[in-house]
Amino acid sequence: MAATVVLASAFVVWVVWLAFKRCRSPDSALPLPPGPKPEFLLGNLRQLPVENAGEVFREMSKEYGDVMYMKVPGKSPIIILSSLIAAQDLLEKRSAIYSDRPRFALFELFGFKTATTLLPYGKQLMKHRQMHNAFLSKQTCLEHQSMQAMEAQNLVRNLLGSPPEDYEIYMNRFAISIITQILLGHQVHSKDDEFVKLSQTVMAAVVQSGPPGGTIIDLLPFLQKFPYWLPGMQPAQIAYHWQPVVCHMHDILLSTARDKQAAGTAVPSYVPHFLEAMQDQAGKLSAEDEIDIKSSAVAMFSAGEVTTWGLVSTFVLAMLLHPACQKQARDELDAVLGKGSIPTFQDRPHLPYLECIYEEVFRWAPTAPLGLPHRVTEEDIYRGMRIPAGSTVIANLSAMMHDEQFYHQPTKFIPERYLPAPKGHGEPRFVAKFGFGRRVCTGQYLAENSVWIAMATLLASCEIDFAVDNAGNHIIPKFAMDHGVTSHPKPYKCVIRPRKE
Ligand code: HEM
Repeated sequence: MAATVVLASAFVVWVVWLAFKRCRSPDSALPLPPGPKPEFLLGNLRQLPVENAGEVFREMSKEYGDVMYMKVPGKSPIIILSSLIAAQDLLEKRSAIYSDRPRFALFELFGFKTATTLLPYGKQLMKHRQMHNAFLSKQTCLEHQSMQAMEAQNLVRNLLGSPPEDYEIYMNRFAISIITQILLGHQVHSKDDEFVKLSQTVMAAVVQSGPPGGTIIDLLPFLQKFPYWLPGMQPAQIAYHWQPVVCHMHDILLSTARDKQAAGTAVPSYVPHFLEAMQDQAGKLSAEDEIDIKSSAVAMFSAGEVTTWGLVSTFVLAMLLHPACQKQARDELDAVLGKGSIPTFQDRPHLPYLECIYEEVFRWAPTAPLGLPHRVTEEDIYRGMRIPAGSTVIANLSAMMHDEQFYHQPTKFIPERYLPAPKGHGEPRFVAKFGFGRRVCTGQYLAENSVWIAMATLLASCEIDFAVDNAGNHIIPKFAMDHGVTSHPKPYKCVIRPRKE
């Protein structure tokens, strides 16, 4: 009898508690954000774009609005933000709950589980970000400027001394050499450099494995436990095959630093610094610290290289397709610096038109069109809509950068748009090129300086011109981007030659 009373009371308490909880969160009755109608069993699976997702989502947002909802059965909801204001409201003003990352099952299989970019929000992420900040803060980046300027001059020398088919190699090398100097004090001198080769191999494998976060393994992570030879498991096969190379990429950063330390040739740089700073009195490094040094360094390497390379290549394409802009920027450089001078970072505030080109290259063809997805850890309400806990939140930077409300003819390359009237349209610089809130890019100051000095040095020293076909006609490339982990111009032909006197 007593037991029945206890059970009945417990039941009543439970019912009351549930009712109380419902009363406390009446918002669960609120509508979800609008989105395309889900299909039976598949949800929105077939509406998720596999190519050029930024533009496809932008088109969809015209119908469903700047906060859009999609759902694939068995997966967390996806919220796509297409306006700067919505992204700032959520990812910045409410960053306490919007700073986690969703799982990237395939990248984990590759061996990137502890890379800064993919870490969940928490202590380990904070540690990585602090480590990055010690070498990449705005202030510390001033110390890297002379190295970046030297790399920009090397870039020009390499481009002028090589056939057009090698241009991309040297733009890539420019980006890698800057990162390896910060990580290890290692300057890239040849095409056969181990870091260049590693980076190219790993990138090719990642691209080959399918759309980032959108492969069958990401959609159905339990498939990781299935044999990889089964039909449809190709992404897992690729990741598994390249796992040792990714592992080597982590190890080589540490072993190179240790070798240099042993030989007394280590120069002040990221990996040697943390190897020393984190070891105990007996010279030992904890397993945890070792993982953090390796994986924060690999994150810098992989996040910093393709993005910077992509932007330099986009700049060259933009100058090729817009010779009048190229000329105007060069005239400005000549007027401010005098012809034949090499620009320095001190010249930057005096080159407003070049600044417009810099802004427009980022906006015109975003290198990270969807940024990196965030994850919201608690249920939230925004503009009367319910954002479920655990949703993946995608900031569609491409849609924001091409928002017709702020940018007229948004897909056109028009650097003047930022100049005040009457010369321009007084359009705003896009402030979220590097993402949002507590997950904002840790390499933004380094990247800004790399891209700017590459642009300024190239314009001051070279002319970027159309290649010609056998009949002597200009080959005019179409503007088109490849969309992989990041976006990169599709291969295009051009000729880079020294400036005419
Ligand atoms: C022009 C080049 C670059 C662009 C456009 C770019 C853009 C971005 C964007 C949009 C994000 C996502 C931010 C978010 O989640 O809201 C990001 C994250 C990140 N970037 Fe960059 N980035 C560039 C260069 C670099 C460089 C040079 C480094 C390092 C040397 C770097 C390291 C990182 C890291 C580690 C993250 C992840 C931060 C985290 O998850 O907390 N990036 N970047």
